[in-house]
Amino acid sequence: MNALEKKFLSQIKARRLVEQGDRILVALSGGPDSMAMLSLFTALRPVLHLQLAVAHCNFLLRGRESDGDEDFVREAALRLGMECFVERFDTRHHASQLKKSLEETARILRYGFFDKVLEEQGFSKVATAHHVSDNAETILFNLFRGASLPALKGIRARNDRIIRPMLLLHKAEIKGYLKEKGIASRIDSSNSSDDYDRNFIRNRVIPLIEERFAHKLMPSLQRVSEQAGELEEFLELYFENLAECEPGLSLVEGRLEVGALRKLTVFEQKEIFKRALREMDTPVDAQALQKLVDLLNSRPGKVVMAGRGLQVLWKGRVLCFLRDPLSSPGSPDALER
Ligand SMILES: Nc1ncnc2c1ncn2[C@@H]1O[C@H](COP(=O)(O)OP(=O)(O)OP(=O)(O)O)[C@@H](O)[C@H]1O
Repeated sequence: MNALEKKFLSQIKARRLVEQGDRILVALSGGPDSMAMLSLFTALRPVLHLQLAVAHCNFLLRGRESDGDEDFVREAALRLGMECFVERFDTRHHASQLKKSLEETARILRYGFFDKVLEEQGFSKVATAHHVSDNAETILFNLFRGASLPALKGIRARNDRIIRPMLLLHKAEIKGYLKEKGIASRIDSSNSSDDYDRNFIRNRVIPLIEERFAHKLMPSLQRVSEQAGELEEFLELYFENLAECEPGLSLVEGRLEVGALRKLTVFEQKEIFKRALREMDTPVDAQALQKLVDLLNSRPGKVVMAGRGLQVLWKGRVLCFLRDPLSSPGSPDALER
């Protein structure tokens, strides 16, 4: 094994992302990062007794280039003797049905496809090749679109059956590895266009910040990301315990107890409200949370609107969360890639 393969192995072990004998689906776009990941996993295959296969989505968005990517991925899998699962999507059609951007639609289709292959083919995990810069982009993207603290954790190394084993690797290391191994990859021409917000952040914003604050941005965002992740873990545990000690703080039949809420700090009240809004399939935003905190300082009989037709009424000793029957709840946008 070469230096990067050893580093990859030790990071996987430290984060317990892969176990001996795992059946892993490698999400392969054909781009440099996922081609490097395919090679890294192949090097680990005998050490960890892994079974590997490849999954590729053809989003049919770039004409011949998309078909070229598909052929390239199929050949790469064939060369390594791996099974290759491919699906083609009419992404534009799905985007207009979902009323989402092409980028967001592709993301939804991609993870849906991975789930299907995992389920049908009995794989234990799917690995994507997100690395340090992808995480930095995601954190900045979330920040610019008005996310709150937890979204600053960026991309998680593990989310159920999705693993991101390259999350601590830098682009320069990946490039060096590809060169050393003579691994070819495809260039996605849409990555250089600044039409997509993410590309704009990658191609314009990050280089500008790095020009001024050399080598400061990535480590800082990495630290923020880790701290936000740790804070979230701590808060989950804290609020689980709090709800066990004080049942009035869990939303039961759409109700929370005013007396229990009023004993808490504003921070705690907002965290309880966030959980209640999520249970009611209502997007959490700072304005709605402030309205609910203000409601606690008003009087019984008062009502506030908490978004997407959700009314919250102070009735006697409880706050009642009531969905307006004419409005439909929506799923909040995912903040992770
Ligand atoms: N069309 C696809 N089919 C399968 N997996 C994909 C596809 N597009 C992206 N992925 C997975 O998601 C990861 C992140 O996606 P992103 O769009 O940032 O990558 P990319 O720029 O297309 O290519 P790469 O990361 O391979 O250099 C990829 O590294 C890959 O593991």
